[in-house]
Amino acid sequence: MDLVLKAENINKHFKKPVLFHVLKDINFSIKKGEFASIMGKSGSGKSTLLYILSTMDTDYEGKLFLNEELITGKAHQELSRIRNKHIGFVFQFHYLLSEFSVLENVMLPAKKLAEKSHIEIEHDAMEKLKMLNIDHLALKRASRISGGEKQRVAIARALINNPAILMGDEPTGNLDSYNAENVFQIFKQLKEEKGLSLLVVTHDKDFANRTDRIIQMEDGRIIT
Ligand SMILES: Nc1ncnc2c1ncn2[C@@H]1O[C@H](COP(=O)(O)OP(=O)(O)OP(=O)(O)O)[C@@H](O)[C@H]1O
Repeated sequence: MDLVLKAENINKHFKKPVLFHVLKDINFSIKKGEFASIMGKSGSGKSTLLYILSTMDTDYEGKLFLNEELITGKAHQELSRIRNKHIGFVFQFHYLLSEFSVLENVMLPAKKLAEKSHIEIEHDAMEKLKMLNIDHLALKRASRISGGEKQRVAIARALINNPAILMGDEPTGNLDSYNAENVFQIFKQLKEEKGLSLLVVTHDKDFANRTDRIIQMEDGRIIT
């Protein structure tokens, strides 16, 4: 079976202000080409889980596998490289560098990876912008484009290194319904046309109902 992501007995405790068992025996996996959403009440542990799955948080018990390789326990530098190469992440807020152009923003993660020449990276970035219908914005400053356009640039940036999985923490949370639908359609297209795996935390029922699977969280556990 082609598993892109697998979580095995993940537990997490916050130690302050008081000891708090925030994630309890989390077990699940995401297959290649699967588009899954995580839903649950505020405080149920969705973001905490996503930050562990995306390797940004390493303070947990249990095992995490990416492309069937054990990720847990890897050194910081290697983890950072694995994350940059294999995991794309889209946040509620776009976190673009406002003084940089759209094109430069999209190129940044590939420059950090340093596997390709400047020309190749520029070409790849233009391809991603074309795919998202925002290539005409390439030379604009990131601060001078609309909110919906910024989120599409953030998606292009998340895709620049051709990750195995794209994760999102409320990626449509800041958008109006038109732009939220646009982001959903982009995700669906990435799954259908590129076989990309997607895992998205969302409060939007309409969004979640149209994904392949809803992972429902309650009080730090997965209940479905
Ligand atoms: N750094 C921290 N220290 C202590 N407790 C924390 C910390 N971060 C989060 N929590 C607590 O852990 C629980 C889970 O938080 P988390 O942000 O994962 O929930 P969530 O389901 O994503 O909520 P929301 O939908 O509101 O974003 C909450 O009770 C929260 O208060």
